Amino acid sequence: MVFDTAKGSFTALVDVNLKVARGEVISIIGHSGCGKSTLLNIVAGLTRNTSGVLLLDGKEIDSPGPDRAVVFQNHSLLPWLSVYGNVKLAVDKVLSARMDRRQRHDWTVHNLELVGMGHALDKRPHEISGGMKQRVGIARALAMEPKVLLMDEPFGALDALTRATLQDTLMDIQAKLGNTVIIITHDVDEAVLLSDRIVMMTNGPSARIGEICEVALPRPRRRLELTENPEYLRARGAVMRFLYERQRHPKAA
Ligand SMILES: Nc1ncnc2c1ncn2[C@@H]1O[C@H](COP(=O)(O)OP(=O)(O)OP(=O)(O)O)[C@@H](O)[C@H]1O
Repeated sequence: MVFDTAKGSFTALVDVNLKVARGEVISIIGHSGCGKSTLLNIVAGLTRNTSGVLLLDGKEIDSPGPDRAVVFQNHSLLPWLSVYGNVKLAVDKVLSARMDRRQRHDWTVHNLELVGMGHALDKRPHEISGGMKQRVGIARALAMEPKVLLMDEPFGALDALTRATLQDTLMDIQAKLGNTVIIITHDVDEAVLLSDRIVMMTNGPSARIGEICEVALPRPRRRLELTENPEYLRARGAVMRFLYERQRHPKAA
């Protein structure tokens, strides 16, 4: 991925080669500015890659589509619509051909219940907490039945306790639905807890995939049981060493 900038061309990513299996949870971790969001935006079709190719189920993807839903760090809910309205809008847009009005209503409510927001259907975004807004964003993404759920630091703006609850919600939903998830995070524990594999990016410019760490922990994963689990500690140590030894922050280096 090369960007044209006022100061000339800027190579953000090189040689990114990654296969994600259906139902796999992948996290992407790396220091600030290494190109995580750029990579996710390319997969989402929001940024057009300057070379290389992306395949989803064997078909090339080069523009946004309902097969890839994105959850951003700062919720992107429409403030004038209710919780219900925000999800319904997406459901109407994507599923009208397949579902009648009643089914779309039921599907909207179902997805909000799935994330624990069934009690707040009529609330507006300003009336609910940050964690609740992220829940609605996740419901909206899930309701579109994407092949891949793309999450750009979805819990980054939340306090630690709310973040933990939402991580658990995501794991429960993923266990139920088998979603394929690509999640960007800065949080090593979050990466180990959630992922089947952790993709570690080298520092930019010209960032690439430095290492990939497999997390061989059985599911369901319970955070309290993991704190002294040898595999948890191994994976955590591997990511920490990558980030703070081999890829020290550019400023520190
Ligand atoms: N549209 C653009 N034009 C020029 N350069 C860009 C553009 N978008 C991103 N970049 C550059 O590409 C690099 C990667 O940016 P990106 O936002 O993907 O990093 P990141 O790893 O997601 O960072 P953070 O963790 O801080 O969110 C940065 O140096 C950034 O300045």
